[in-house]
Amino acid sequence: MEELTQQKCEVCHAGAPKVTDEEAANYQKQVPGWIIMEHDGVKRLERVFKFKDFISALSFTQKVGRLAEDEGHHPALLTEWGSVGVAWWTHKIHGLHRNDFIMAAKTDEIYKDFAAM
Ligand SMILES: C[C@H](O)[C@H](O)[C@H]1CNC2=NC(N)=NC(=O)C2=N1
Repeated sequence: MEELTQQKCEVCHAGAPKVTDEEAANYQKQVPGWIIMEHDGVKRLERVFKFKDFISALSFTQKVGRLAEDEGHHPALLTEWGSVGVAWWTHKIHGLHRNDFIMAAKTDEIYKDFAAM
């Protein structure tokens, strides 16, 4: 399977297919730090990233926000002192699309610059 970090999000439309359980399990091998949670029947990829302070958390938030704008695919973000909660799902299909796994993998890439801090 191609590396998720090397892929670009496709423009999502209402009829786009959700990932199957098998596809999700396969993609999750590339983003092991993420869990699939269901909220009001909508599956989401979620992960909490830890930071040494608020400024670092804010900087990470900005970078993820820029990524989202570049890809046209946006997360839910909860920025707090020392942590940022990130959730990816595709609003248009009320569930998980390959785009969400691509974005989770690219979010992990951004975190690599902070994890060493
Ligand atoms: C018009 C705009 O591109 C669309 O509404 C995009 C924006 N960002 C998005 N982000 C996410 N996570 N899901 C979407 O369905 C979505 N749609």
